[in-house]
Amino acid sequence: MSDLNKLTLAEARDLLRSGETSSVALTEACLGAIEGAGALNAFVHNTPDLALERAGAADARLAAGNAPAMCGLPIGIKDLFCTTGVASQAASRILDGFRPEYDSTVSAKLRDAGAVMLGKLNMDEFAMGSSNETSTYGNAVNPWKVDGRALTPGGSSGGSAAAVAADLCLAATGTDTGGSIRQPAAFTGTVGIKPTYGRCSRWGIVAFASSLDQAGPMTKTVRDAAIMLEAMSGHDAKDSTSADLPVPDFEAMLTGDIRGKTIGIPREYRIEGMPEEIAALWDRGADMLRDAGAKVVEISLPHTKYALPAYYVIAPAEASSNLARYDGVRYGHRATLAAGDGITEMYEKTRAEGFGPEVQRRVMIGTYVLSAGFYDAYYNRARKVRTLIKRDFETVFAEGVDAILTPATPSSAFGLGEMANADPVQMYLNDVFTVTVNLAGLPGISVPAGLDSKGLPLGLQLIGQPWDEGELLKTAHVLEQAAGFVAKPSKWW
Ligand SMILES: NC(=O)C[C@H](N)C(=O)O
Repeated sequence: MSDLNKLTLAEARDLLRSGETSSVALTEACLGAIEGAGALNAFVHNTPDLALERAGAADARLAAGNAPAMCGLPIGIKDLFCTTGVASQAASRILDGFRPEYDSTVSAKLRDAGAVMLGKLNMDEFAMGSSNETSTYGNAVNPWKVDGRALTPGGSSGGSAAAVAADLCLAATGTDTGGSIRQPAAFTGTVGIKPTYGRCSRWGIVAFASSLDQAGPMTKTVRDAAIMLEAMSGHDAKDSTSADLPVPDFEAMLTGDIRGKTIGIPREYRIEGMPEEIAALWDRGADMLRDAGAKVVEISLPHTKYALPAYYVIAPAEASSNLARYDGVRYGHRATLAAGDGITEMYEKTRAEGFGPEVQRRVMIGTYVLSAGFYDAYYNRARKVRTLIKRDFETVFAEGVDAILTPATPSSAFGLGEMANADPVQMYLNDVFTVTVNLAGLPGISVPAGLDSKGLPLGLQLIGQPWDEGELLKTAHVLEQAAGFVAKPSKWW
């Protein structure tokens, strides 16, 4: 069978179970696709030998009839996840040469579920960015193109999104601190879910902002997101914020029946300057859910406008503290020193060379907002705003809203280079619809819902109640089926 790399996880799983294909064949198809896609710069560390070895082992398990949930399915792993013996650099020069001696809990869970890792995926440095342009490997490129213009796949999980959209792998892991799964999913016509904070263990994932970071799957369909999220989820004693809750069978919850659900449309998300096409898509999404039997109501989340500023205080504050460990001593890059240089020069030179400009900017902002004279004015105030944002959501959920529908992004994919040199706040504005979800710790999913007038994918976001990923996926599945998004980028790479 040709084009095995184009299958969804669910399709490939069924073919593996019925013996119509093998994991080795699937893996070879993906490795071939990766080899031909250098122009996308999505995979940055390839592990073909390891992949074929694991695929062979998966085939043996399938033949023996004891195959776990994702047995034999080839996937990509974001460079932020530690993977034993395989470069895990967070797309940063400072982690040059770092090969962990352990797997992150999520990558270990996926391996235990039988998934086959093809290699590591490009991203923004330390997950800081919305375009992939802060990566030390150079940016990944969106497989979608208009008028010959190279577009961003979004960020920070842009390599994951590009790889899934271009069928280089069946699915990939991402992480989302302020939108890093959902925005690239929206820009590439793929599905991305950020689970409730605490659903997936953060252990072994390079930390950016620990109170916001969450891992999640990036897939071709909502069904695949359900399959992969289940494999990634679960309590982990090594992460004190990981929730000790049962993980439901998410796929079994995709019943297609959302009759009687209440969907909220938050007034405050109708921001000034929202492109007409995005507003129209949002309205169409609401109609689709209404037609499926849901009740659609307007709601208010009054503190929404403070979310971006609060995020861009809290995330850099936590980053400045997390990134203090990269000091040139323990692992990774160390600058070459001049005669007479002492420990201070070693730190300064190493960090100046090892971190890119966006990471340095955030470390400086973070250090500033945490400093004695400014702590109350910035960091403490942002934390209070965060509580108010969380309460906004709690209030509407208590009033009977089951899920909230919003656009995923304020635009479709933009051109590479278009925003990189502009005022950094322009780039931060990409996160306007996504950061509230991280600040409140809620699950959110982006579903491909249509094309804009340029022919580029647009996503709609559904936000759910905490620990309610099953119901959220059910609603997202209905939206996906109603939107009927089947477009694929035409191959130019
Ligand atoms: N990490 C993320 O979720 C991306 C967000 N745009 C940021 O730069 O912080």
